[in-house]
This record gives sequence, C-alpha cells and structure tokens, in this order.
Amino acid sequence: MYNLDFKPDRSLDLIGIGRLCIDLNADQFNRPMEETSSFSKYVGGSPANITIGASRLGLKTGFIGKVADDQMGRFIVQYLKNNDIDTSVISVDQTGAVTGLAFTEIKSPEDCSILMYRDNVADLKLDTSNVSEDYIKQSKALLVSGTALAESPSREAVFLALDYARKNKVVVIMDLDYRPYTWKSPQETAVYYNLAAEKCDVIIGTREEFDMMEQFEKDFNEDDQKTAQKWFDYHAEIVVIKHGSEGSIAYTKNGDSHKGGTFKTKVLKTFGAGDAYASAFIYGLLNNWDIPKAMEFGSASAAIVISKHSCSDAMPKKNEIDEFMAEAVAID
Ligand SMILES: Nc1ncnc2c1ncn2[C@@H]1O[C@H](COP(=O)(O)OP(=O)(O)OP(=O)(O)O)[C@@H](O)[C@H]1O
Ligand SMILES: O=C(O)C[C@@H](O)[C@H](O)C(=O)CO
Repeated sequence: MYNLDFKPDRSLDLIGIGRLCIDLNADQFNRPMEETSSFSKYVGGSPANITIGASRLGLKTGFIGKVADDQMGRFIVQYLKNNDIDTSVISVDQTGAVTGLAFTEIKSPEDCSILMYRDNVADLKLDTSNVSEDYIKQSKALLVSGTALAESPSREAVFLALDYARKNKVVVIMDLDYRPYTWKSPQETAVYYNLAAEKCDVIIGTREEFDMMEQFEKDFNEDDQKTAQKWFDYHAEIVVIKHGSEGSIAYTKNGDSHKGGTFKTKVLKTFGAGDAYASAFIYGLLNNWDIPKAMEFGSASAAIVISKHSCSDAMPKKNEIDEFMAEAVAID
C-alpha cells in the first residue's frame, strides 16, 4: 500500500495548474497534415485534459491558469465550467498574449505528431500574483505538469504553488508532460524538472521523460527501479513509469512494485493516452484504491480515449470505464 494523506476536510479534491490551450485535431486522418483540410477544435493541454477527466469521474476540481483575452480563451473557460471545474481563479492575460494551438496530425494509429503554435502564449504568462495560498489549501491534491516550468513567470508561479501545497499538506502530483518545443535546452529542462519533482508525492511520466531528467546521472541506464528510488529519497510515495502500449509500472516507497497491463482497443490516435491514464489513476488514489486497481482504471480510460478523436472531450465517465472493462480484453 501507499501512504498519501488526502485531508478529508477540503472542499476540492484536485486543483490543476498550468496549460490551458486548444487542440485542433485533423478531421481527415490516416494521412499527413499536408493533405488535411479541416480540423476540429477542442480544449487541450495536459493539465487541462487531466482535470477534465478527473471532473468527469466525479472529483471536485478547480484550475489555476491564465487564458488569452480572446474568443479562444473564453471558449476554454466556458468548456471548463460546463465540465464542473471551478474557474474562479483562472485569470485573463492583459498583455496581448495568445492561446496556444496544437495541430494534431494522425498519419496512422501508430504515427501521430503535434505541430505547436506556442509563441507568446497566455498560459506561460501565469505569474505568482495569480497563485493564491487560500485557494490551494482548499484542496486535497494539486496537479502540476512540467510544461508550465518552461518559462518565467509561469515557472515561478508553479514553484510558489508547490510551496503552498507542501506547507498546507496538499498532496502534490506531477505529470512530467515533457514537450521539447516549449524549452530552450535539454539541460535547462532537466534542472527545473528535477527541482519540481523533488517536491512531489506522486510522479507520473514515460520512460523517455525520466531519461530526460536523468541526463546528468549516466549510471541510471533506463532502470525503472533506480529511477523510482531516487524520488523516494525526497518526498515521493508513488512513482509511475509509463511504457506506451507495453503498459506501465508503479513503485511505492515501501518497496512494492506493480506492473500495469493494457486493454485491447481500436486505436485512432495515440495522444491523450497519458492524460486519460493520469486522470483515472488519480481518481483511484483519491478513492483510496490499491495501486493495481487504480492502474487498471487508468489503462482502461487511456484505451477509451485513444479510440476517439479528441482528448478532453473523450474523457470518460466512471460508468463508461466500468462498462468498457467488463467487455474489453485485458493484455498483461
Ligand atoms: N496502443 C495502446 N493500446 C492500449 N493502451 C495503450 C496504448 N498506448 C498507451 N496505452 C495506455 O496508456 C498509458 C499511457 O500511455 P503512454 O505511455 O503512451 O503515455 P504518454 O506518452 O504520456 O501519452 P501521450 O501520447 O498522451 O503523451 C499506457 O500505460 C497504457 O495503459
Ligand atoms: O498542448 C499539448 O501539448 C497538446 C495537448 O493539448 C494534447 O491534448 C495532447 O497531446 C494530450 O496529451
């Protein structure tokens, strides 16, 4: 088992912080983007997707972020409201920043990529004045994602939120969410990722994301056990390392490890798997489930989302995941 102390007297279960943007997913798939003529618009950004997923599962959620003062920004806030996410502390940029856009290319179920338009984006303008200790301390858990560390002032805003969370015994969950195009250099990335991960109780990332963080520690050799152990020496209680279609492995501070399988699914596109997995896994933790049950729920949510066109809009409700698991073929 694990020892995460979710304080029962909090009015929110989970607050997400960071990126709120737009996904424009190719309507014509199984072809390169050069041959795509139309795209569907969805709310996007990893922490937004995870918070939407968590809210759909029934968690009480809120979000700390900054949106552009334009139609896209208003669309994002309205979508979050429609999904029962508290938007009361989402601020609106006044500097003329724009909404980040992610054009997604679906060449085949195995070959997807994202073309980013992220110059002067509003989400990275989040600053320390937008982060309220009174708000954070209302929550059982805080979800941070690595991309918000890419630039100041968002970087400082996230570190302040991490400090407020630790001070007020809010469980801190980090989804590594490494998007290289947002960063200036791999070295800078690793330094800030490591500084943030030191403060987290739960760390979720892919093997490649942990490799990026371990670039100064050559003896790690992509060894999942070694990776996890490093974080147990700081605050981590659970470290989850994802391996795409090969599943995932979770380590707990008490020395246990759990291998998570996948579910057979008809993959339309690969992106969104990680966000769906995280939202359902976090739901399991907040409901005090054991790790294998939370991982299975996460894998099922991921299998559902990758069979659909969007990430945020495809996030399933609990009954959808339960029904899927009752019928789907599990792969160990
Ligand atoms: N092809 C697949 N079939 C079934 N399940 C999958 C597949 N790919 C991923 N998953 C599930 O989703 C989980 C997370 O996937 P992955 O490791 O690709 O995360 P990620 O790289 O963060 O995702 P994203 O592409 O959204 O950034 C896996 O542990 C697995 O349970
Ligand atoms: O902002 C991005 O990096 C893209 C996301 O919005 C997209 O929804 C995704 O890749 C999910 O993992």
